[in-house]
Amino acid sequence: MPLANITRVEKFSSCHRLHSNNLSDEENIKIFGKCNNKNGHGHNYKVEVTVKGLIDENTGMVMNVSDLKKYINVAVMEPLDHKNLDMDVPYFKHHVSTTENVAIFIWKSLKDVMHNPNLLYKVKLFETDKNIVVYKGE
Ligand SMILES: Nc1nc2c(c(=O)[nH]1)N=C([C@H](O)[C@H](O)COP(=O)(O)OP(=O)(O)OP(=O)(O)O)CN2
Ligand SMILES: [Zn+2]
Repeated sequence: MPLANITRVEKFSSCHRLHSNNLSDEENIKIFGKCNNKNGHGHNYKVEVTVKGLIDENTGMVMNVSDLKKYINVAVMEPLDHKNLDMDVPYFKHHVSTTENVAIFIWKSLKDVMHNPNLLYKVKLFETDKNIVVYKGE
């Protein structure tokens, strides 16, 4: 049976502040600069979620896109859209809300909700048009 990838794209808006509790205020400002602004700033994120698997002979699908859409709604949109990442999402109480860590959060959340988590292949997260992170669970 042939293998194929399917990618579903969604967009969400969140605000955050890059700040590490493990660093002094001076170190935070030095490392994160304007992104350490104490009142935060916002992004219109775009996420591409890719699943990879065998095309089922009977359905012609790797995964029903309707199911993938539901997984992304639960794992990404509900926890992150129109949220303050640092204040509203418990994971970011202990992880700096960089694009790298947001991508890992999305990966873990999807793994938790998918019926066949082994199909998850790649999370590609655009913080801006210019700042892009790929996470594949490694
Ligand atoms: N490794 C990382 N570095 C930075 C991250 C990150 O998530 N991982 N994030 C930021 C900030 O969140 C910041 O908001 C990035 O915005 P900015 O630099 O303004 O974005 P652009 O590069 O798209 O805008 P320019 O105006 O072109 O600079 C910083 N670093
Ligand atoms: Zn930012």
